[in-house]
Amino acid sequence: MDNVCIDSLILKLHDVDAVKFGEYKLKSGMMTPIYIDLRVLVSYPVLMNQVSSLIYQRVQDEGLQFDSVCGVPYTALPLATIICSRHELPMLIRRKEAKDYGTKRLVEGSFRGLKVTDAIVLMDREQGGVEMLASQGIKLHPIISMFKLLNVLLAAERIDDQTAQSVRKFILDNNTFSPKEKNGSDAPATKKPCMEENVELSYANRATLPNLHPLASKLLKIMEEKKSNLCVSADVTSSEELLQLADSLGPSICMLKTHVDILKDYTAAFSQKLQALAEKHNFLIFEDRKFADIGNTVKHQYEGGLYQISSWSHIVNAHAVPGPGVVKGLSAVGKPLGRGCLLIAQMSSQGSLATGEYTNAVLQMAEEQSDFVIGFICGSKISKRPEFIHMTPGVQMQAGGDVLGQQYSTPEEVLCNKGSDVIIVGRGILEAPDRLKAAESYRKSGWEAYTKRLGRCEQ
Ligand SMILES: O=c1ccn([C@@H]2O[C@H](COP(=O)(O)O)[C@@H](O)[C@H]2O)c(=O)[nH]1
Repeated sequence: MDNVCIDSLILKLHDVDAVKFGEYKLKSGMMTPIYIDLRVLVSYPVLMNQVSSLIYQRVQDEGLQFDSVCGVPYTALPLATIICSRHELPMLIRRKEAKDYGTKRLVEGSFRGLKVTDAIVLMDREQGGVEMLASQGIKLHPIISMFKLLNVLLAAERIDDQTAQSVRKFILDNNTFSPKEKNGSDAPATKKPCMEENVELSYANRATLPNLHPLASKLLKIMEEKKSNLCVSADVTSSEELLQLADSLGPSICMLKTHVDILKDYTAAFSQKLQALAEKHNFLIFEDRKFADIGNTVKHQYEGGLYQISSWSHIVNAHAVPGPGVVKGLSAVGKPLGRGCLLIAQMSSQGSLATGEYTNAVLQMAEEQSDFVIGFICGSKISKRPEFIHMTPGVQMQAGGDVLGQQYSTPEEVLCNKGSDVIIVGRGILEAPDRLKAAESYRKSGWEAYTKRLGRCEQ
C-alpha cells in the first residue's frame, strides 16, 4: 500500500474513533495522551477488510515464511480470521486464560512445536515494542508509526500543533523497554532510554527532535518512508548516464552523491534535471565537493563558478583543516537556502590522517555550528547527539579494498556494529551487471542492519 492509501486509512481510523486524544490509562497503568482503540473496527466491515488486506500485503512484501497465523485476542482475532479464511492459511487461537475443564489448552488449533518468529502490528506506538520483541527473537513489522499518524492528522488539520507536540514528547519520554543489560530484567523501564544512556532512537523518532536542522529531519523522514539508508555515489563521467542512474535508482535511495567536476559535459540544464529527479523520487542531492579553503574562498566556490553548487545540492561537505572559517563561509551561502553541511571527520582511505584528536576537533567544530552542520562523513558513529547524521563511504558487500587505498566494510558492519546511519556505495553498484538489482540489495541489507541495531538497542 502506498503512502496515499496509508494517509487515507489514518484519516478513516480517526473518523471511526479508533484514534482518540485525551487522558487514557493503558493496560500497563501508564497515562497516555493518545489511545489507539482498534476494537471498533469490527463495526466497520469495509475498514476491517482494508486493514486485513494491508496486513496480508505486508506479509507478502516481506516474504515471511510461517506455518500458522495467530491473531492476538481480542482485537486481532477477527483480522486473523479474515486473512486466514481469504488466503486459506492455517490459524491458531491463543486463549487469554486456560479453561479449567476439557483439554485445558492455552492455544487452540493443530500444531507441533511453536516458535514465534514475526509479528505484524497496524500501529506502532514507537515506545519500544520493536526492541522488546527483538530481545525475544521476534521481528516486528509495523505498518503505521505513531509519528506518521501524527503528521497525517496534523496535515489534515484534525489535530493542532500543540496536541501533536505533546504526544510526540510523551512518546519520546516514555519508551517502555529497557534492555536486560541495563536493568537486569525485561521489565518496563521507569524512565525512557535516551541518548545520554546510549540507547538507539529510530530514524522516525530522530526526525521529530526539537531543534533538529530541517534538512536532517527531511532526510530522516525520507529514510524512514523509503526504508532506505542507501546513498548512491554516482561517480560517472557523463551527464546523461548520471541522470539515467538517478531516475532508475531513485526509488531505492535516500540520497544521491555527485562529483560534478568529473562530468565531461556539465551544464546548468543538467542540474535542473537532477533536481527534478530528486523531487520525483524523493531523495536528497549531496555534492561531494570536500571544500577545504578559507571562508571567503569557499563562499565563491560554493555559490559561483561553473557549477553554482549551492543552487542545486541539498548537502555539501567540508574538511575541517582550515578551522571553523570554512563552515562559516559555506554557511553564509547555504544557510539562507536551507542547505546543510557534513564535516569530514574520518576517511575510508588507507593511512588517512583524520583520526583521534583530529576527529575529536571536528566533532567540536560541528557542535559549535550545528545550525548548518548536519552530520559527518565518518567510518563509525562519533557523536552521541541523535541530531547528527553519520554517513559512511567505503562500503561493499565484501570487506576489502582497491589498489589505490580505498577500504571497504560491509553494510552490516557499518550500520549495525559501527552505528553509522547512511551507507555510501559507489562501485559496488556501478560495476554490478544489473545496477538496479544491486542497489536494491544494498538497500535491503542496509535496512536489515539498521533494524537489527535498533533491536539490539545498544551500540
Ligand atoms: O572517506 C571518504 C570520503 C569520500 N569517499 C567518496 O565515496 C565514494 C566511494 O566510492 P566507491 O566506488 O564505493 O569506493 C567516492 O565518490 C569517494 O570520493 C570515500 O570513498 N571515502
